[in-house]
Amino acid sequence: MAPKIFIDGEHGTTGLQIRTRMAGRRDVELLSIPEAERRNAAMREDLLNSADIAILCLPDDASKAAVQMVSANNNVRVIDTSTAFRVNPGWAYGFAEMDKEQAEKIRAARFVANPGCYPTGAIGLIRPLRAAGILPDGYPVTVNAVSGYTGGGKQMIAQIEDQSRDDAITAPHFLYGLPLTHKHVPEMKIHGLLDRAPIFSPSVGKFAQGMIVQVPLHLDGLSGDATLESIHAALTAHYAGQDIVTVVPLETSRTLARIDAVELAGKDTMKLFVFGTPGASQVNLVALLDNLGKGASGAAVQNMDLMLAS
Ligand SMILES: NC(=O)C1=CN([C@@H]2O[C@H](COP(=O)(O)OP(=O)(O)OC[C@H]3O[C@@H](n4cnc5c(N)ncnc54)[C@H](OP(=O)(O)O)[C@@H]3O)[C@@H](O)[C@H]2O)C=CC1
Ligand SMILES: CC(=O)N[C@@H](CCC(=O)OP(=O)(O)O)C(=O)O
Repeated sequence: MAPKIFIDGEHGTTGLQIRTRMAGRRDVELLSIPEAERRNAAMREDLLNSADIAILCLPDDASKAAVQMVSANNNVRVIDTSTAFRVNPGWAYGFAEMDKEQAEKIRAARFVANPGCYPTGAIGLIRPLRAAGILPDGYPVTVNAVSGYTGGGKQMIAQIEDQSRDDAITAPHFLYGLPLTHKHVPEMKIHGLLDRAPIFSPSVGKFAQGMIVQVPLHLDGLSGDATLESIHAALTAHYAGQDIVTVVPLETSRTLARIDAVELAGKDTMKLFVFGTPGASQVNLVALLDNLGKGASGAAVQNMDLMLAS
């Protein structure tokens, strides 16, 4: 019998994209709730408890309530796409490429926390350098990023796409998270293996899907005699053997005049770059992804497939 999957929040931005990715799959049975009943708690509880894997695409509080609904039912495994459980040690962090053992941890887990979109880029760049001893304790890491506006869910999509609304957003590109307390900071710190919280400055551009995450570094603040080439080599070695997270060769990055935030829109992969001038004292690490691809829905389907392989 095909495993049953229920996407709680299937009519929202992340849920819809998971559903699209699952369309046509015969190896799973999709349980579905009518859109008009999406907030019907009794119906959701019933569907959640009928699933082999429940994928939660809900706000944090609703995710926590959904997990309560299945907590006594060991037959149900959960992938949560919200921020609610990402730094909870009882949950496997759903970034399969971040360590060699992580895919196996996800495969065996009952509870998997899907990473945040910005943290996927930031952790993807930072963690290998911490693991290799290149980024020392105390280094003041900064993370600057731009996301497509679908990252703000149905609410922000409406504010940008319907300019007749009273609360329409007219800016073509805006900074937010100005108090520097964005909800993704703890996740970046813990899974980035950092001892000091990064300064995180997110922004949104007037494009639907896509994301650039930048981590600029001063080489004289790194351990040993780190160079642009040695940082690139460490990232390349870390991501060898799979094709979801790739490190762009230095010869290729050198030929690029600009990075397009929407280049990977619609794709579930992530590209990492190391920019700078050989022999100079600074580098800029860049991650390119789709906020709804490897940053959310694509990663959720990848995690589901790992869990189904157990
Ligand atoms: N968008 C993105 O790029 C990313 C999103 N995420 C995370 O995914 C989760 C979903 O976000 P997103 O899809 O963007 O949000 P949306 O607002 O687009 O969708 C959320 C869905 O959940 C429903 N919902 C809200 N509250 C409840 C409730 N109490 N019970 C049942 N259903 C409810 C909403 O219904 P209604 O229409 O009635 O409000 C809506 O259908 C969030 O936790 C978000 O942080 C993670 C990474 C990236
Ligand atoms: C553009 C935008 O608003 N992005 C969201 C992050 C995307 C999201 O909601 O995902 P997480 O579950 O990973 O938090 C934000 O900054 O809150």
